[in-house]
Amino acid sequence: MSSSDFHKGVKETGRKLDGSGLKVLVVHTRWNAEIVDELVRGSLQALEAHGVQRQNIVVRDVPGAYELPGAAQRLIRQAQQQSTNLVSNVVEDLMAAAGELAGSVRGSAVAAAADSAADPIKQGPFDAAICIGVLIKGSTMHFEYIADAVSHGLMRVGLDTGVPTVFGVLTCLDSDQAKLRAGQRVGAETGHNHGADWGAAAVEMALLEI
Ligand SMILES: Nc1c(NC[C@H](O)[C@H](O)[C@H](O)CO)[nH]c(=O)[nH]c1=O
Ligand SMILES: CC(=O)[C@@H](O)COP(=O)(O)O
Repeated sequence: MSSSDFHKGVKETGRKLDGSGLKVLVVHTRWNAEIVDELVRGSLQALEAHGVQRQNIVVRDVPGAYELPGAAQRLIRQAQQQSTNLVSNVVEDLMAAAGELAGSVRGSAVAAAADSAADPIKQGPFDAAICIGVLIKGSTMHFEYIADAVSHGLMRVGLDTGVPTVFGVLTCLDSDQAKLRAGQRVGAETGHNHGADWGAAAVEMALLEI
């Protein structure tokens, strides 16, 4: 593989990816923030280029890559629980509204029930999550242990929650490798922002169906 090859993005799927109805979580680290922020920008641009509405993208930050799996699981579960609560609240509101309607009183209870049901995307569960960080090898084995734990941890989050969880963690031997993969220039070379691939992958996996 030539030195420029690995900077190319993922081949387009060819399928139309309409992300307009999706709710996406982006969790990123504050470690190596200069590079991570570029990766986040690339992911957000890709999500919006595939139709995801900005108000349906939730962005949270954590200290480092080791915190990504726990944070993603916690936030995904919170959204799932919030969604469950919303459904039960709407059912209760509709029952009350039906009662009021039966007493020939229209309006507030029905409208309130309709309103709370009309905003499911903001209240609903996440359709995909992107977890973004940059690990750069130091002089100890710390890098290897974190990289192994985070990659397995994020795989588990996706499988356990059923929410496609994109592995957006660069595991680099030096900062130049990370900068190139965040689309930055190093010397005469300009890299490819892998965040763009992660945003597209999140939409594709959220829409995957039989
Ligand atoms: N060295 C890097 C770290 N280390 C910090 C850990 O991720 C974690 O925050 C700490 O061990 C407390 O639990 N994190 C990165 O994201 N990138 C690094 O290069
Ligand atoms: C990925 C890391 O934790 C690493 O940057 C820490 O550096 P060191 O191994 O020199 O402590």
